Amino acid sequence: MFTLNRLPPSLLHRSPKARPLHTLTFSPPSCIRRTTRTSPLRSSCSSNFRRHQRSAHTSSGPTLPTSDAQKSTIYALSTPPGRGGVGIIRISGPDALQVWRKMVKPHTAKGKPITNPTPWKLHRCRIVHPSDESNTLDDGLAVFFKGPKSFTSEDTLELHLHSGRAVISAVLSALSSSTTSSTPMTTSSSSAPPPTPTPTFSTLRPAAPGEFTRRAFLGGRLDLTQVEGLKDLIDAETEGQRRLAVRAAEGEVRAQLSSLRKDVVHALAQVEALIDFGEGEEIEEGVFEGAREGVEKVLETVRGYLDDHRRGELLRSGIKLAIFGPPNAGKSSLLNFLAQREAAIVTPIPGTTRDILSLSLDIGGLPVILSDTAGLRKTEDVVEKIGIERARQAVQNADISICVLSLPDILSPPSQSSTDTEHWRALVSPTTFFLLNKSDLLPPSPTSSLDPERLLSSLLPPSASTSPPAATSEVPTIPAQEQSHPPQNAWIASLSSGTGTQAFLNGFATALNARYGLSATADDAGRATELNPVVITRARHRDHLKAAQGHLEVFLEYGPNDVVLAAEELRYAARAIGKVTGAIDVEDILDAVFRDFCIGK
Ligand SMILES: Nc1nc2c(ncn2[C@@H]2O[C@H](COP(=O)(O)OP(=O)(O)OP(=O)(O)O)[C@@H](O)[C@H]2O)c(=O)[nH]1
Ligand SMILES: [Mg+2]
Repeated sequence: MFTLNRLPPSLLHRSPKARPLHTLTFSPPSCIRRTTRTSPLRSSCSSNFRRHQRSAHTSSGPTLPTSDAQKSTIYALSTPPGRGGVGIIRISGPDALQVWRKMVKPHTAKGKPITNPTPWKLHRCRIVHPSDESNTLDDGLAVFFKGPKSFTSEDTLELHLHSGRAVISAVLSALSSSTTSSTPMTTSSSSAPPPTPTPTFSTLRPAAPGEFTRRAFLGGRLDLTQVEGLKDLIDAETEGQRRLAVRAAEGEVRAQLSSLRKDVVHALAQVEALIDFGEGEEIEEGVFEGAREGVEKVLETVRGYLDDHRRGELLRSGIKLAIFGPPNAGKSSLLNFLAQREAAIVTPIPGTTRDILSLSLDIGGLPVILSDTAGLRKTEDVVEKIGIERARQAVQNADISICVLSLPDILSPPSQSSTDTEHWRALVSPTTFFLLNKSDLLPPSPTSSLDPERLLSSLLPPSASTSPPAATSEVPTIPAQEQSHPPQNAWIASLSSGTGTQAFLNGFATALNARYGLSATADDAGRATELNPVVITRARHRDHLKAAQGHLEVFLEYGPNDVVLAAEELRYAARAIGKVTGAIDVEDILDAVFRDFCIGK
């Protein structure tokens, strides 16, 4: 029988920082029937299994060691500096209560000092200097959060002050001066050395960026996905970003990944039981098959998360949208319309735009990085040639594009058309939308009789049809439930007169949300259904989940005779998923995660 000790050294290697996977939480598989008879040999072989059993009752979430930093008390201004109604200074750590006792005094002079504040209750108070109670620094509010029921899981004090530069600065200086010494300086004629001053708050120091949140993570209040969600929530500029961040901060991603990891660990327990006991005598048959089935389900879920059209990442970083088309069609006019200002130069001269002009916009609640490009045509002008090459690259690198065409040009016979179609046609992809512009230049017949899709089908090759895009690994596809009503992706409008522009804007925002948004859609019965849940919002999530996918796939290649190797793949898979949430020791990535936080958060 194999035991883990017989693994090849390469498979036994683990990062020295990684917590051994034996401490993973799992429920013993129900298929295992323990007998009362246990031979001495079995007893030694089953140590792995017993370790799992023990840890099932003790391990819950990250149990990282207490660092020196956690023994100190940190303070910082948690609101933006400058003039404002309220500024909040946060103090977290063992000295928080001491700070309260020294600096928070009842509002009235007659009021009794509150040595033991009622936790989680706002107290109206004077904020005084810790070494001179008569020196009132501000008149405000204070609240004491008793650990572990606080954000950081430590005793935390919040001082709600008037947010004026002088007030904030006075309170911060008072805290800072009390960390070194509160003993007034005296002159002494004796030769004896002066007594070493005792600081009022011995553990107090200014907080580093993101340190309050780091303590919340170390205290088990948040996992890494919630920490990242919190940061994204603070940074959110559009509705889509806010909704994505709230989900992560609330722990939705944590729950999804924890459940996934639990399933992997359950399968691992089954396989390890086989290593310890072997199928047949003490363990029911079909255990390995049971583990396989569990892993297949997990793998399907992981693939679903990975096949998300990069929605989460694009929502965070911005969807790259390139405007392209022939010269003089109205591309820069479209950029100005979307930006609602004269950002780009517009003239009747074909070839006005030479370089890429980019700006960030909120379209339908989604963050979009919009780029105007040079008109595509054959040219001998050196500068224009460079601009056209840049335009091509911008379109190819974009997540989505809008091709602007002049409607009168499309309708005129090829011999009279000023548009050279081959240049822009080469850049049309399944993620291209069309705006047929200058409808005001058509004779006064109802433009509603014109079908933009039909007009385009005569211009575009069949492979670049405007019907819903085919699935490819790179190009986002529209989920099946949306394909029952193909979204519109071509509109007729006049950017000069404004006719049709609102319909274009509404339709385009809807199409954009269908591809990248988090909005609920209705199924055939009219019930609200969510699109695939967005779990991945960062490259690091994708990397770890891809690694997990790889290990799960390798596991499925093994049979019941390779249980040791199979178990090792499951361990790696569980570790990879755990790295996303921080459920294992990931000290090396913590710095990267918390580095971008502001001080006071
Ligand atoms: N009649 C009419 N003219 C328009 C419309 N939209 C834009 N124009 C005009 O068309 C000309 C070209 O517009 P631009 O927005 O500069 O076109 P472009 O595609 O950026 O052109 P290049 O930068 O040269 O590639 C300008 O004179 C615009 O005022 C429209 O809907 N109707
Ligand atoms: Mg232009």
